[in-house]
Amino acid sequence: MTKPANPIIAAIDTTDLATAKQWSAQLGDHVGLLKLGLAFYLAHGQSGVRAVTDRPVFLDLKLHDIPNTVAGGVKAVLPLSAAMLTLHAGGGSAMIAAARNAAEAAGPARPKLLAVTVLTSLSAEALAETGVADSPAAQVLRLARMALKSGADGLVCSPQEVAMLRAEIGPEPLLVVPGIRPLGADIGDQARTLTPREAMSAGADWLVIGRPITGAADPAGAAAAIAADLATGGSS
Ligand SMILES: O=C(O)c1cc(=O)[nH]c(=O)n1[C@@H]1O[C@H](COP(=O)(O)O)[C@@H](O)[C@H]1O
Repeated sequence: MTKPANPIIAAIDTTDLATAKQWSAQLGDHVGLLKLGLAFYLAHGQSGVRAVTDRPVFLDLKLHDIPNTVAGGVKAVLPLSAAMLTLHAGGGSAMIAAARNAAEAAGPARPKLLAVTVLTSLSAEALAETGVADSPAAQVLRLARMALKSGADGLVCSPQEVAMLRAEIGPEPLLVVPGIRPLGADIGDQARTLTPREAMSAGADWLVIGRPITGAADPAGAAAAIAADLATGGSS
């Protein structure tokens, strides 16, 4: 896949429809894609997505259930013609294969299926609490290989695993990367972070950025500054 001209995905994390519409209008020209996530979707559903933008969105629902249920979920959102749709790699190979099979019904314009590996909010210690004693990087690689073999088009991982993944899985699979923090930005609930430039240099295709943009006094200015920095090879 060719690299996007603007690799920033703005995470529209709000349940307020007016705020989502406002961010969409402000950010549309400064980012490559808008992401609508679980909170917004639970509050406003498909009509809400359509009200926010008429462009294809990244629908971040992180589906995770038995294969039949996930396939039903994928089918249910196909009318939105989303560009990307997430599901948890931890749901296993049969679940991912069922999702891919369901998505195929939309033809070549189907949403790209992105398998979320290890959430960027999990530290090594938090991952160990879930019963995984391996490092986040080892677990990300294990899930990545399984997900790609099962029909995922790409992966969601932290910026700290991007270089390792690129070396292991090659240039083709999409790497969509949250946990992005410009220098000096609040880390918040994220655990495995890097700067926009570090993530792109490591081999990310897309950067998912929420609060550093939407929490800024001037969201459009914040997005434009990150995009300009990436385009000119700055240091943040
Ligand atoms: O699938 C995602 O987009 C995702 C996966 C992950 O491991 N970590 C993660 O933060 N995200 C999403 O990326 C966005 C990050 O937002 P900020 O932390 O505000 O930049 C949120 O919408 C999260 O739901």
